[in-house]
Amino acid sequence: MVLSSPELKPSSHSDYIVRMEHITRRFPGVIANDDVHLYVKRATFHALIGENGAGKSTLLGILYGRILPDEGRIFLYERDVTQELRSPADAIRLGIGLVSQHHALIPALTVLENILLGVEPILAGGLLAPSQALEHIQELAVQLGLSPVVLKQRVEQLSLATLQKVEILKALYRNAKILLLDEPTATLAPAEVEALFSLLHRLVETGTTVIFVTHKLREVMAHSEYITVLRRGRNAGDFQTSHVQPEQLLAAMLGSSESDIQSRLLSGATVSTVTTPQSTASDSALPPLLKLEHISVRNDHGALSLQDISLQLFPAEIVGVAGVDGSGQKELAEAIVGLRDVESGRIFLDNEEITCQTVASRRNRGIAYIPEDRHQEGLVLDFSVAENLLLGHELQTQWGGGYFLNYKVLHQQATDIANRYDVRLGSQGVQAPVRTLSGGNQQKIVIARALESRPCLLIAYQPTRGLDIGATRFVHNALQEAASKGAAILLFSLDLDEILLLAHRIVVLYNGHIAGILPRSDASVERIGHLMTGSNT
Ligand SMILES: Nc1ncnc2c1ncn2[C@@H]1O[C@H](COP(=O)(O)OP(=O)(O)OP(=O)(O)O)[C@@H](O)[C@H]1O
Repeated sequence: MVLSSPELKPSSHSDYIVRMEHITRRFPGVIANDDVHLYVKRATFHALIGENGAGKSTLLGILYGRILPDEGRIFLYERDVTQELRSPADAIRLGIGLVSQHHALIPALTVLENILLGVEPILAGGLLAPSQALEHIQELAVQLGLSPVVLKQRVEQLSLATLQKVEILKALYRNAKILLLDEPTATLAPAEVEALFSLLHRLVETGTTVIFVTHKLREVMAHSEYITVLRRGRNAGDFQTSHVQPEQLLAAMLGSSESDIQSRLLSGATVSTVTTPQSTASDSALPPLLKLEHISVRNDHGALSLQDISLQLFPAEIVGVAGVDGSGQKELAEAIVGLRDVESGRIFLDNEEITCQTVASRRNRGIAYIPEDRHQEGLVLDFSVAENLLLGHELQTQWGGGYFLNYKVLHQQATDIANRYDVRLGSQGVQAPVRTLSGGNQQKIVIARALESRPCLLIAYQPTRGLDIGATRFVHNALQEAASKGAAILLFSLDLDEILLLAHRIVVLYNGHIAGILPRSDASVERIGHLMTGSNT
């Protein structure tokens, strides 16, 4: 059921804990939110969905006081708080907590220190007196399924799944009654996703209101009660989940007619147009492109987190790497691209040893990298879109080469690439700083740069994280096309469906070891799942 205009207008405002009305927010050349509304009922699970760049993060940012609206009013519990909500500190005071995609915890501090940061209880003598606070935090930790031991650990030692819980704990400790989550499951493995949702459901049962942004319709259908769809900065529908079909949501998000979407769904196109991978060069007599011989790698804390890995990758082959987050995936990817030294073992590319080569020389030999953290490793946020597309490839002759860049050619080519990858740009075009792009569009820049360098070997770390359905399909096709032209691809993903869709072979990591290598024909979610958890059946 679409709660279209008449029904949407609440008969009694008291139904709604959050009421955002006529919200408009402009950025140079873009209207991120154009006369948008958001109505959220108390103690419900509310999904906010839409394509990359639709305006979701902006709307959450406004509700969290991080972004000020140009126009519009915000009501919490029927009270107009528009003038009070001018910063995240105001939002916290008003009972709103945010769990963002890029967690905002300080790595070198313990979990407890992070939670108390800014709200430290002070003793008369000026000393911190966390004992009472500690009791309360411990209680919350237990409710969230966090071991009390975690409180004393440093944030940098924790997995992303645990960090999510810590962020939630931090918000609850600050008395958040309205919890905003921006793509909370993007970095979680399937079992962790289920655990997070059952935790959120428990919170909703006890009166917390959850508003979450996601690109995964399956999650929306399984967990939300209400859905607001944005499309290109405007409202595109409000739905009650029990009365809507995924096809209707897709139609609202993409703006196509429902029948068109239906037929695309039926033809399987919305999942992906790629065909199930079967045999590859690994079955033939071709020499391997990448050869890892008994490599062991240390993690950031000096522990051996990857041990004795031997693996071959053949041209035109996509090999998926599955594993619970933190099983050694990051170390493996970084060792191959040269960002991390190997402790022992050797790496060969095309029969030449590259174990000690620099990142740049490996890149020049045709290794491209789509890193996990696009903010830290993938982009220079204050550089323009065009400059970011060029990063690492400054010497390519079509852009002038050498010391002097031909900006006219660069901008032309960057515009062409941005169009092909459907990067949504504002009026500044490719000269806009990358910082001003939506998260999904930033990710498209990282992918475009890697694929446009025509690599012989692509290390793709969660390449579709944060991408909408259309962009995900596009990237899947692009990876398959690159492989069909001869590139070898090592695809790290927490999404087993994605791995099963694309990979010819699947390597499962468990605790820094290879727990198994399965040809696609022998692989299933269950088999991979068993290997991921160390049960070798
Ligand atoms: N600080 C900014 N400066 C300029 N433009 C911005 C800024 N923040 C967002 N925008 C623009 O506003 C639009 C909406 O962006 P927003 O991040 O809200 O989208 P989104 O729906 O969250 O997308 P995604 O799913 O990719 O994260 C985009 O066109 C984006 O480029």
